[in-house]
Amino acid sequence: MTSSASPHRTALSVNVNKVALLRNTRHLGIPDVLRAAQICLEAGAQGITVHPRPDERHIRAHDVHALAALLRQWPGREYNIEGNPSHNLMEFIRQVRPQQATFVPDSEDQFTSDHGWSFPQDAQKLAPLIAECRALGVRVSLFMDPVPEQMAQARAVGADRVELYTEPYAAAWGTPQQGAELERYRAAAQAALDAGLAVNAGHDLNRDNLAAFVRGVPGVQEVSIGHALIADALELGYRATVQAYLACIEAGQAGSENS
Ligand SMILES: CC(=O)[C@@H](O)[C@H](O)COP(=O)(O)O
Ligand SMILES: NCC(=O)COP(=O)(O)O
Repeated sequence: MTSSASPHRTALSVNVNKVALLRNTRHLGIPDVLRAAQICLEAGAQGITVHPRPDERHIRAHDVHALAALLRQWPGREYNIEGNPSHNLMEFIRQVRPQQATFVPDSEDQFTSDHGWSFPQDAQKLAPLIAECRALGVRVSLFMDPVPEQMAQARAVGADRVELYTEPYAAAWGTPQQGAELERYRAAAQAALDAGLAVNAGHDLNRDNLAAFVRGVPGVQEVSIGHALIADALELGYRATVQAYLACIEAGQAGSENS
């Protein structure tokens, strides 16, 4: 059976890793991660994402807690903490209980995330960790490559959502492969919806490729965007940048509603 996406708005969760990366090159506390998150929320972002890597190259433990305190002042906005639950993620989840934990299969020194979980290989280790998060009231999203056959297995292991890893889509943007790549994500998202999962997406989404993604991929509940958005903010400022990304989502959503 093919289920169709229910009407929804795609939420924008701003990943502030790269604000912390710049801050960490001095001992002055600037740029301020909390201030960045606060302005992004004021500008309309529906959530904040962090990926506190074990080497603390950008987000540090104190950031995770300070952002949790900030998000508590913004009811209805979402805190999404990403990471490998076999490394440092679960301690943060137990202490902070964010709205969402995104499990990512990165190594401790991963340059950046570049692949999703694989089933059935990863099922046994993930199942109890997903169950623990859900018992804590934390939704779990699994970072996944856009492979339709994997989606039912992600659901079977207990996940609420999948986050489709969008770097291949972003890399194909503007090339002859663009349409075929978008079709891979469309099929994976539809398989996820059919399996009873909600769909998130992220990695290298930007102001050029975002609207077409939201338009072409059914049921995207949330996009988490960091690298390109913070780079844009260096030129435009956080507020104008968040508003520009929200406009891209709006444009994509309008296109999908009309099609
Ligand atoms: C999980 C994911 O998609 C990544 O994009 C990640 O959050 C980015 O990490 P870095 O900012 O360390 O590259
Ligand atoms: N989950 C993806 C994310 O948070 C941000 O990825 P990127 O925009 O920094 O590539």
